[in-house]
Amino acid sequence: MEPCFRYTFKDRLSSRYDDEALPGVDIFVCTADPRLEPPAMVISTVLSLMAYDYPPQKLSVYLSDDGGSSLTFYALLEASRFARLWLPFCRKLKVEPRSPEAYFQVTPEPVDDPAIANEWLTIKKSYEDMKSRIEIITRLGEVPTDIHKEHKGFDEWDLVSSRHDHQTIVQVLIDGRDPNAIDIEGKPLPTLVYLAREKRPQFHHHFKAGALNALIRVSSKISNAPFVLNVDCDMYSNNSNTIRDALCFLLDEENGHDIAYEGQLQIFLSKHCTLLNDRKNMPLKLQLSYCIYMLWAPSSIPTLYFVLVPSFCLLKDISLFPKISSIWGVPYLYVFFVHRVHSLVEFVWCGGTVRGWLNEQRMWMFKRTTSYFFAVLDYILKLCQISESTFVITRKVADDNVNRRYEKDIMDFGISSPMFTVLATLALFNVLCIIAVGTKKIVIDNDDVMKVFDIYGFQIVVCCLLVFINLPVYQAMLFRKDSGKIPASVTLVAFTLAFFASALAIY
Ligand SMILES: O=c1ccn([C@@H]2O[C@H](COP(=O)(O)OP(=O)(O)O[C@H]3O[C@H](CO)[C@@H](O)[C@H](O)[C@H]3O)[C@@H](O)[C@H]2O)c(=O)[nH]1
Ligand SMILES: [Mn+2]
Repeated sequence: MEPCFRYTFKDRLSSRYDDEALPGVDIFVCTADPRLEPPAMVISTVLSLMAYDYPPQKLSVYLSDDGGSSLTFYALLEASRFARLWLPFCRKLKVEPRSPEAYFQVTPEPVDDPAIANEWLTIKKSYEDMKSRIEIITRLGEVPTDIHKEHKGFDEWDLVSSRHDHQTIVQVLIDGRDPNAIDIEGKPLPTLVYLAREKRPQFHHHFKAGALNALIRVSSKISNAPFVLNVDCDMYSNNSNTIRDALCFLLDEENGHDIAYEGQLQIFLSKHCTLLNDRKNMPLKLQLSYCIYMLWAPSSIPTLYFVLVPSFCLLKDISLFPKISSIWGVPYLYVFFVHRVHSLVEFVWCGGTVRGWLNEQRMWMFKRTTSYFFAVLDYILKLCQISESTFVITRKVADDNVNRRYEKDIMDFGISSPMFTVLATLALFNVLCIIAVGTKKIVIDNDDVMKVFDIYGFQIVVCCLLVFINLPVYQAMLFRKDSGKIPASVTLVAFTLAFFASALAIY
């Protein structure tokens, strides 16, 4: 692979387009549940987007709330007020990143200039006060009446029967066209809109895709910008220049029209497969590049094969690969070795570490044997109309211990999940296999070590590699005491399953 590096010239963008000539940008933020996605976190994301280095009169931020929660609306109302302080502060101190939560977590108090230090502390305090007000009210679970009176928007919730059954709620909290919508320095503020789209139990809401459709419709009536940026509520902007960077590509007169969007795609196992459909609209090369996403989930099957079958056959005395001493072993060795070395070199070349690469290999395997495998099962169940796919929103709050472990590259398990049961069972099965084979062949049958290795060498290597890859899993099952370890109940089930599987193979 030949990586291709592109650089932007933002100064040229500014000299070609003055503030008035720059195109509008509508930013869509999606949130869906005030318990799993705390409103205080959501508005830090919103504030980081409002603070993009881009003319505010050209910027509109829309928050879609699928939780239809007055708590989230309240938090956004607080954010609309705090933005009046935060935006000038970001400009003045060239703040990065512009999510107040992230910024105050990583930046120490400036000490050089007492006036700046003072301002810094005032803003920090005002942020923390706002955050704690939001957290208190979120914990309370409802907006107190005195706050209710502060904005007519809260009246909308008098008509809401549940989050699955309510009218559309659109509230423009900051109207960019309003001359009074200014920050404390008198500069205009970006438009800020709250949206809880209409939901009725008899109509499917189509999760985030449904939310995006509603956002497109609502924004087209308010700002109707030619460019749209979508972020999840936990994905704050970590670079205030991103919009200008992206526009350097999208406004490029030669290639700009060929770029539709940038970012991450999800097309798992979809019936909208680019190879089967859309064949006419897409060049073959592009279809093939998208295909990799569709192969993610099915790739779990061959991976599971490699994780299970060589070890099983080893227990059953079935040799799968050529003998080590045979010339036919060379292609196997070559493919495996060159492929991995290539990946390692590329990883290190792009600035990674060997340890980082190893972890990446681990995650590569863990994802394939668990989440991708479950995706395949889910798809099959859906095909057979046994179950409907659902979407479980991921929890965005992590406690300090989890964060600390993350910083140290320690894997976190902690909960009982069927994924961890699969992971632990496979890991234990491989280690039991090594022990059983060693005991049986060397100790009981008293076979010649060299001969055993010659016949089963490749299988033994695969098995040992799997044990090596699984080291963090054994550690999490047996040696860890922290809250990120694999729960004892999971270990017990996994051990029973692995034990029966290997016993089955032996007898
Ligand atoms: O009914 C819903 C469900 C989810 N969301 C939002 O969708 C986003 C993604 O949900 P999350 O639970 O965080 O899923 P992830 O697996 O972390 O998200 C990845 O996968 C999603 C779907 O495959 C993509 O949409 C995301 O961009 C991508 O980060 C979040 O902002 C949610 O608030 C909604 O707006 N409405
Ligand atoms: Mn997410």
